[in-house]
Amino acid sequence: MAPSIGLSLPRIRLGGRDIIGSARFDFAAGRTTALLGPSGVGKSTLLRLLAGLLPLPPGARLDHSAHALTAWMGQQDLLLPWLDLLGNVTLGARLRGQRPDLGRARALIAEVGLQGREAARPAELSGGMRQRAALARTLMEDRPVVLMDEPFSAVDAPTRHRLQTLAAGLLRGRTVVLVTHDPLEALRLADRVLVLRPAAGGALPEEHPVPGTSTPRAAQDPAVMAAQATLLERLADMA
Ligand SMILES: Nc1ncnc2c1ncn2[C@@H]1O[C@H](COP(=O)(O)OP(=O)(O)OP(=O)(O)O)[C@@H](O)[C@H]1O
Repeated sequence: MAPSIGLSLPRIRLGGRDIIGSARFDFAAGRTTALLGPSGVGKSTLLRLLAGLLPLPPGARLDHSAHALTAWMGQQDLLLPWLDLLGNVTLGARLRGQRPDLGRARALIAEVGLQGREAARPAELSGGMRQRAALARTLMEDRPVVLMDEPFSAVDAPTRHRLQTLAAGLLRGRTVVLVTHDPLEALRLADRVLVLRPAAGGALPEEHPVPGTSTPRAAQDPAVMAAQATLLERLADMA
């Protein structure tokens, strides 16, 4: 069962600037939340705090002690250059001293469209292929909490669309926080859209409605297109 996550933050200051304001963030169990906001507003900082990759400042409280339940997918693919694709996708199990499930690894590699490239090293793959490999590795971990920082930013538009559809299916039932610059990506995948809005004293969360409950939503759905236009306008106002 996927856990919920709650984070109470005091004002976060970095480099002498107020980045995130004093706020409470709740991420419901088994739901996908997209986190948007202008560049530099503090989205990755918030995600790193949730992941335990940044130490919590005094006065902060994270109601989610289970970092062992968390899979992380960042902007960089973090593939190990000396391992082939299959070795990279099964790295987590190997590091834990477990026998990797090669059947599942091969199936995930096929699902992300990299069948036949199992023996390729990262240097032999394109940026988009490496990002797909990183998605397969993240899903291989089969964790109930998945934190993703612009996971599809490096791939071309058709591949991104396909990976979003794939990810929506494979991430269903997990507690997912997805940082993205792309309002359409947020609206296709997320049960909830949260915008970090710049403010004096640090950015604050702003809820945005999503059309309907079932994901992935169709990009051509008029309700999705209208919500995308609204979100784009809101983000442009903040930039
Ligand atoms: N360790 C640090 N020391 C000082 N400043 C930092 C540190 N980490 C982040 N910052 C600053 O905090 C702000 C928020 O950074 P963050 O990466 O969280 O933004 P973001 O919303 O994810 O941006 P982007 O969309 O461009 O990736 C930026 O102004 C950044 O320069």
